[in-house]
Amino acid sequence: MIKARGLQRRFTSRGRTVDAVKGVDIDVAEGELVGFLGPNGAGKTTTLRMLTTLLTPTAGEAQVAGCDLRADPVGVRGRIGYVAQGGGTGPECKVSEEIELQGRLYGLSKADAIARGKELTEQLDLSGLDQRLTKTLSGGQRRRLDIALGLIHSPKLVFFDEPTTGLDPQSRANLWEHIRTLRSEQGVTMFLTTHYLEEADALCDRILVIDGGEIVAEGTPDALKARVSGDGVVLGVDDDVTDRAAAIVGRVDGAHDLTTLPGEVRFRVPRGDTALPALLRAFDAEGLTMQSVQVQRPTLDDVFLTLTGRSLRDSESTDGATGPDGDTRSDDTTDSGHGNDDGHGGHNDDEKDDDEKDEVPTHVA
Ligand SMILES: Nc1ncnc2c1ncn2[C@@H]1O[C@H](COP(=O)(O)OP(=O)(O)OP(=O)(O)O)[C@@H](O)[C@H]1O
Repeated sequence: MIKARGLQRRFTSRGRTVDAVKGVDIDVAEGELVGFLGPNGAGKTTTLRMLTTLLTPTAGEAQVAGCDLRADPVGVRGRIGYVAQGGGTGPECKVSEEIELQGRLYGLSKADAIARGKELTEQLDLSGLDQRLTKTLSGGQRRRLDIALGLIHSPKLVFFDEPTTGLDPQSRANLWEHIRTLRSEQGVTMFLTTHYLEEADALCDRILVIDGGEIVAEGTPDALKARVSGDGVVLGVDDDVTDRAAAIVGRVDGAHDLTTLPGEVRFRVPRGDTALPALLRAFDAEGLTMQSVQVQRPTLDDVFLTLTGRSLRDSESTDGATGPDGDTRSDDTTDSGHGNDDGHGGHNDDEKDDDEKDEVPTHVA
C-alpha cells in the first residue's frame, strides 16, 4: 500500500534550512495498521503531508495506494483518505451537510453520499446528530465526524494525523475502538502518526519510530520492547546481604544494567518471568531470602530512551498545551475536503517555507 524510498523534505526560509525528513524508507502492506511514533518536531506530519500529496518531497520516490506520488498525485488523492489533526469541518455547518459535501467532492452522487454517510455515522456512533451544527459536537464526536469524512469515498488506505490528540483518556480509548472496528470491518489499511506511547502500543500492528527526521527503529510493539531493553527486575533483600544477592544476579544469563541500593538489587534481563525460578533456587542454595520481587515489562518509552537518550514522555507531558482544545498551533493540516495547505502550524509567516508554493490544494476534483 505504501512503498517510499529516500523520502526527504528540506524547508528553506530566509536563508535558514531545516531538514525535517532526511530520506526515510517506509513499507506498509495491505491491511496493516502502522503507527508513526516520535516526539514533537520529529518529522511525522511532514512525512504524512508528503505521502498524502500535500507537500512535494525534496527528494525520494513513493508508491501510495498503487499510484506514483510524483507522477500521479491526483490518482493518490482519489484513493486515500486523510484525517487531519485539526479536522476541517465548518463550525456553522450541519453534520449532514458536511458529509454530503465531502461525498460530492469525491464524485459520489447525492444519494450515494447520503447512503454512505448513514453507514459511517452508524458505525461511528454519530446517529441522530445529522442536524446538529458541528460546533456543538463534543471533541470525540467531532473527531469521529472527521473520520467519517475521511472514509466517505471508501478508500483502501487512510492516513490519520495524531487522531486522538487533545481527547480525554476515555474518548481516546473509545476512538481506538472505532478505529479497530473500521479496520476489521472495512479492511482498511491505516497509517497514523502519534506521540502517545499507549496509542502506538494498543492500536498498531507495527511501529516506525522517527526522531530528528530519521527512522530510528521499526517493528511490532512487542519486538521493539524485547529488542531494546528487556524486563526490569527489582529484588528486595535484607540490607546486609545486598552484595551477596548482587553477586548471584551477576551470574544470571543475560542480566545487565545491575545496580544496587542497600536492600535492593535492580537489573535487566531478556525475560524476567523465566529468569526468576533459577534465581530463587540460587538464593535458596546460598541460604538467602528474597523479601520481594517486581518484574516490569519494558515500555515503548524505554525503547525510545535507549535509542535516543531522551524520553518520549516529555513530549507527551506538553500535550495539554498543544491539543485541539487548547491548541497553540494554527495548524495547517487540512482536511481533504476543506481548504488549502497554507503553512505549518507553530511557524509564523516569517518562518514559512519559501518552497511551499508548490503544494497542491487538498480538494479532490
Ligand atoms: N513549513 C515549515 N517551515 C520550516 N520548518 C518547518 C515547516 N514545517 C515543519 N518544519 C520543521 O520541520 C521539523 C519537523 O516538523 P513536523 O511538524 O513534521 O514534526 P512532527 O513530528 O509532526 O511534530 P508534532 O508532533 O509537533 O506535530 C520541525 O523542526 C519543524 O519545525
